Amino acid sequence: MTLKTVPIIDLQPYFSGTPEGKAAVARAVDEACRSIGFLVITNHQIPKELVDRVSALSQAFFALPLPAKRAVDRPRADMVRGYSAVAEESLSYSMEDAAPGDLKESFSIGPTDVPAGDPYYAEANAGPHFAPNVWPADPAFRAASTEYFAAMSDLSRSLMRIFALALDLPETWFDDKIDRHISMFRVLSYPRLTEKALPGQLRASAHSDYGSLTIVLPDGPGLQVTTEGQWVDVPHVPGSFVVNLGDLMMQWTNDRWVSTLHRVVNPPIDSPENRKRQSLVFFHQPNYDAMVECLPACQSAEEPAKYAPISSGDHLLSKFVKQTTFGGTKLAA
Ligand SMILES: O=C(O)CCC(=O)C(=O)O
Ligand SMILES: [Fe+2]
Repeated sequence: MTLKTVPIIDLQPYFSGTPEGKAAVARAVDEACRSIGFLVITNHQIPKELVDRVSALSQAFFALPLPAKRAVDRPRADMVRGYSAVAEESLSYSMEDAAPGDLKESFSIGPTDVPAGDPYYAEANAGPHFAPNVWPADPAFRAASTEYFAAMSDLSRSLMRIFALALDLPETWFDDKIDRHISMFRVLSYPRLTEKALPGQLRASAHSDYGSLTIVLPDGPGLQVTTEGQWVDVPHVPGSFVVNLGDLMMQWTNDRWVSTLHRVVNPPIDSPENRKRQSLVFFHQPNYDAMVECLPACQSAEEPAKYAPISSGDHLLSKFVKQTTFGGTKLAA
């Protein structure tokens, strides 16, 4: 059965720790992941104070004059770090369909606690995954972003544990595959529209995400997901997070779970909804050397493995290569 709406799932029974509570959350998550690939989570244990602080400092960053933001511009096409200006990226590039640039600007960071001198982080395969971050001058922005990255890493581990239970695996099955994850935290700022968008130009064009899961905190409506060929609104529930699956998790589960197309639509230009919008987006991606092999429990005689094994790092880089084929020097999220 396909869910026609995005379910809201209370994580409290999981965190309370009883076997029944954990099993009930895992069942609800399994249903959401099979049918729509999106869920909204409440009682996620991330302090409101941290979310508010990161949101406010990010708003202050995007309010700076362009040259100050350009001072922390993305260093290289293959390094998703620092600032990207409005219309420099189109998420649909990754879908082999070049579209006008998205109506958003962004600031991105990668892992913040890379130990100096550990060869794991410097190997050829580590590639640009541990590229150094570039930071604006405000030390409070750096501190809050670093704290948020750590909080999202913890929440992602809890979600991956729930995923393990939902897939009938031992609860900690994913733990050693995500303990040196190569995730990205990106703040997206969608300016208020001042002129009509180009044909086909959106705040974020239709795309699916790449990795294991994405945790989104939007500050207003606009996010839509496809289900049964229709675009539906993702409910905007203040204080909650939106979680969606990425392509890597779809592959890991041999398509039992779905990574769904989604987009952010423009508000009507002459309406009170024409406001700027900001979202905090954490793209979770397992360790670069974690092997993604279709899980045996998701295979059967009728449904043998559909994908060859691939490392998480190579899976991510393959998305980047696909994009540069289309002449984009900018990478999608
Ligand atoms: O801003 C949002 O609500 C979602 C953005 C998104 O889907 C993405 O950046 O991958
Ligand atoms: Fe997305």
